[in-house]
Amino acid sequence: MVRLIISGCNGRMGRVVETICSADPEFEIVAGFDLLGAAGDRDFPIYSSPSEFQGQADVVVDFSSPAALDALLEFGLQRRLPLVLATTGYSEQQLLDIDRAAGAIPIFRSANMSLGVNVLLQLVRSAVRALGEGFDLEIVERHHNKKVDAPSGTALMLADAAAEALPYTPEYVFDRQAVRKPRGKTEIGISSVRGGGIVGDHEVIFAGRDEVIELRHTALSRDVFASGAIRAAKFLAGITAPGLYTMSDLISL
Ligand SMILES: NC(=O)C1=CN([C@@H]2O[C@H](COP(=O)(O)OP(=O)(O)OC[C@H]3O[C@@H](n4cnc5c(N)ncnc54)[C@H](O)[C@@H]3O)[C@@H](O)[C@H]2O)C=CC1
Ligand SMILES: O=C(O)C1=N[C@H](C(=O)O)C[C@H](O)C1
Repeated sequence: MVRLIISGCNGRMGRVVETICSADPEFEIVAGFDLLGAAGDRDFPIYSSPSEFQGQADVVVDFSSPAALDALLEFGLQRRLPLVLATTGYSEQQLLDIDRAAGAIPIFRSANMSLGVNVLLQLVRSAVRALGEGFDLEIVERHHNKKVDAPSGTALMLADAAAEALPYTPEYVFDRQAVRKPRGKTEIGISSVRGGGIVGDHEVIFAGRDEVIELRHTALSRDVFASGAIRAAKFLAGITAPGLYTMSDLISL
């Protein structure tokens, strides 16, 4: 039995994690953390701050906000508790804080917990290696109108995967409106679309002079993200070694 805490439990993702885990006999949800505190009729206690939780747990799954990170890391470090961090929009300093904490406790972090996007990352690396430098790389991400961070964490992860495979360090360009000049050869353009209920859509475009290749992942429901995070929670609950774990520790590509 894995005793789980859901951080961000009142949000869109927190509620999907709750639904899936409630039906899984391997999980017991022992608490939720959420800035909003208790909301509606839930089967577990909800705390607005991790420090209020006095019970026992095996792992925390976090889909909340970068603003929750400090308290969450402090909680994990004090309790020696593994953390699955699925939140996006962290600052550079926060990413360093996560790296440092992973020296003491197991932390699993991925901006996208779906199997499909993690396969897409591999495809992007392969395409970059195969196509060489003659193709312009553009990433378009599309999400629902409630998403607050842009570009998406996944778009940045896809750009980083391409950068790893390129023979030069690319420049990420988020805004073409500010400058009037032709596209540079070492750019990776990243564009964000926000509208309606789009769950999550990422398109990587390789535009050559005479041909274009497009690789695309579309999430049809939030279950794909929740299921990946739950799988990560099961994995992490069985791990004692500190470290920063990612989807590549879970799936063989
Ligand atoms: N890694 C992945 O696969 C995925 C990541 N995400 C990310 O997860 C995060 C949450 O997404 P949604 O559930 O759609 O957002 P949401 O806005 O529906 O839910 C966030 C919840 O966190 C709570 N919260 C906000 N600040 C907090 C704080 N300081 N302490 C505790 N709780 C706090 C809010 O009250 C809210 O209930 C976002 O960063 C999103 O980009 C979303 C989907 C998939
Ligand atoms: O906020 C979301 O909804 C999502 N956020 C993640 C991101 O920023 O990449 C992952 C997913 O696409 C949904």
